[in-house]
Amino acid sequence: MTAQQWRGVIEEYRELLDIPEGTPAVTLREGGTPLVDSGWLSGLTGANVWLKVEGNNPTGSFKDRGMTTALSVAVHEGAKAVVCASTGNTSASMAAYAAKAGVKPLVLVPEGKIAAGKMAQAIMHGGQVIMVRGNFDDCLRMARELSEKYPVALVNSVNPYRLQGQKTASFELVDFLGDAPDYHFLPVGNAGNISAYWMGYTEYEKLGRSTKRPVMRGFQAAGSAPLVNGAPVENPETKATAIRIGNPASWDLAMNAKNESGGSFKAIEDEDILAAQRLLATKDGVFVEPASAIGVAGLLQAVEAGEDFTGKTIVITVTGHGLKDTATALEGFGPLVDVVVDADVDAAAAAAGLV
Ligand SMILES: Cc1ncc(COP(=O)(O)O)c(C=O)c1O
Ligand SMILES: N[C@@H](CCOP(=O)(O)O)C(=O)O
Repeated sequence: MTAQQWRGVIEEYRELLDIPEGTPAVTLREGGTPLVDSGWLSGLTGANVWLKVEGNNPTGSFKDRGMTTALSVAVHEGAKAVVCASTGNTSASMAAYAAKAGVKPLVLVPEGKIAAGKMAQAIMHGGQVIMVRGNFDDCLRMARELSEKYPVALVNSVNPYRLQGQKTASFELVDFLGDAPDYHFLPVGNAGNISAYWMGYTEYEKLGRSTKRPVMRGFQAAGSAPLVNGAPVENPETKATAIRIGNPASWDLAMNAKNESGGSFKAIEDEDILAAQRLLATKDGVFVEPASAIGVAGLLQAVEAGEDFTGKTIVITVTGHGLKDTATALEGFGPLVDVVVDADVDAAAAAAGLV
């Protein structure tokens, strides 16, 4: 199938989506993202390890799957403006789909905590960006209240149509693999995505399109790990700004996914997240933003702890593109990207260690 033939998640899966009948799709042809085999992780674990590369979506993250459904329904129901709280990706996605639909995007973000690439996306797509002296959880509270008091539709993942779109990632990977994987590893922030995956797996199993559901393993940054701690975190901190969230909106749904699947939530230190980000980039050729590498860090941690995955199938969702946050990616490099030589081939060869 060529990219042109992929119609976006609404038209590809419409009969499986709980959205009002006949809703016209506001689409940028999201979804249909690659499942890339990871040779080194498969070698290391003895499992078949696949990366679901969600950075290949139109705005560079998985949010587009849910934004097509949320925006389509909002516009169908007459919305002229949409609002979200965001750590970056939701705002980038919402602004793009709002531009496509011709409605006004209003974005609330924690001041100084959004990666530059994501901010550029929101601004370029015409988003009205409001910086809040507070964290994501404060922004979400404000976005909820705005949508209650003013004529603006809330499109964070508390909007049920977001999860409808996002569950299609499960459908795609089961369609590709022929069955559900044994394990699914992914980052958890506001907890909509793990909830959506679980919904998708559950529905596909009921329809007889898979024989099982995976064990769901969710990962949070150590400084922002409410689901691991079992209590909200008042001042969440992490370099993985996408998941700098202290009080996930889909707490109960995510807990249910963990419990029903026999899964877990684990915390990962920032340095291990950033190390996994580099490994993905150098060994798989897949450049993801920091938060997106946490599932790989989680798998490495499990292997180190002696877990045996031999013969299993593991899917790791890598949620967003690395180009969104180049500043964090390059932080640790220093002089490596600083080699300057005269316009002389031998000088370049010497600098490259070829002689
Ligand atoms: C790149 C990235 N990965 C993971 C997540 C976590 O997803 P969720 O909020 O659905 O748990 C987010 C947003 O929170 C994100 O932007
Ligand atoms: N990481 C998210 C946080 C908001 O999540 P949502 O899925 O509830 O919109 C972001 O990119 O803003």
